[in-house]
Amino acid sequence: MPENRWSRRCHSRKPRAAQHAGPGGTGSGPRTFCGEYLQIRHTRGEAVIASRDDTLAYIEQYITEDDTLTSARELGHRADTHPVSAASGAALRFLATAIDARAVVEVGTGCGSSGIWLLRGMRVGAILTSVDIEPEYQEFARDAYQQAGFAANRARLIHGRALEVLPRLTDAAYDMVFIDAVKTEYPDYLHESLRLLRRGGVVVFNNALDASHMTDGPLRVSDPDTAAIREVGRLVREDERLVPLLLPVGDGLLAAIRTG
Ligand SMILES: C[S@@+](CC[C@H](N)C(=O)[O-])C[C@H]1O[C@@H](n2cnc3c(N)ncnc32)[C@H](O)[C@@H]1O
Repeated sequence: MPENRWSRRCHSRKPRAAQHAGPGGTGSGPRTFCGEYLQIRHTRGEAVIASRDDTLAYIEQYITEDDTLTSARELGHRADTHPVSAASGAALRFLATAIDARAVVEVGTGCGSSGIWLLRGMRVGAILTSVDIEPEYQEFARDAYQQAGFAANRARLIHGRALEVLPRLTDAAYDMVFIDAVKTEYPDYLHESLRLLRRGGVVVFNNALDASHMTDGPLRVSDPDTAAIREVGRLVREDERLVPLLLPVGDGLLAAIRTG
């Protein structure tokens, strides 16, 4: 590939639904994720997507949500529960699949988006234990899991405050813990997660790069959510039992494998 050659691929900051034919979608000809073309620069044989925003937009649209997930997302938006993004969901599904998860704890059920992604990655018959303080959201989530084809016994929905529920769950009995609830409690959730996870298990925090919390630099560090998110980032990075990874999907996923 010649150096600095530019080719034209699909690109638009304003995706046009009618023209959408993403890599996970249908359509003939070259795979595109929107109606226009994206400049891709070829440098020493590598294709480099021109802008960071375009890259992130491409990642979010690389795997598309089906009707069930779209419905759960719409419900979540109406209830203001901030469902996980498609790319974050795909990452959760990927991780659950990679570790062949049999038992997963979720903190923050919402209206079921993240739960569906997790269940789709978990082994057949595996159980999702999901905690939320709002029983109404959990009823929506229960319906969403059913619509996604999961038997009722695949999800154990526990109503309550996470920091009261988590201590009641069994030590080292879980393959994965997904955290998506109160930001100021993130460091406490980490503490509980390390107790709940088996060796080789994975903890994942949502909103690890939440722009509203991270982009203003030290000026905003007095914000309690920002401070807690940064604190959990530090704790995860410095804990010798953990192998950390920060993923720029959605509002950011901070993942770590428990090795000891
Ligand atoms: C960001 S939403 C979760 C979204 C969900 N993971 C999804 O993808 O659809 C956060 C959830 O945490 C719940 N929540 C808030 N405080 C909580 C607490 N102390 N314990 C447990 N859940 C809590 C809220 O009711 C809300 O449903």
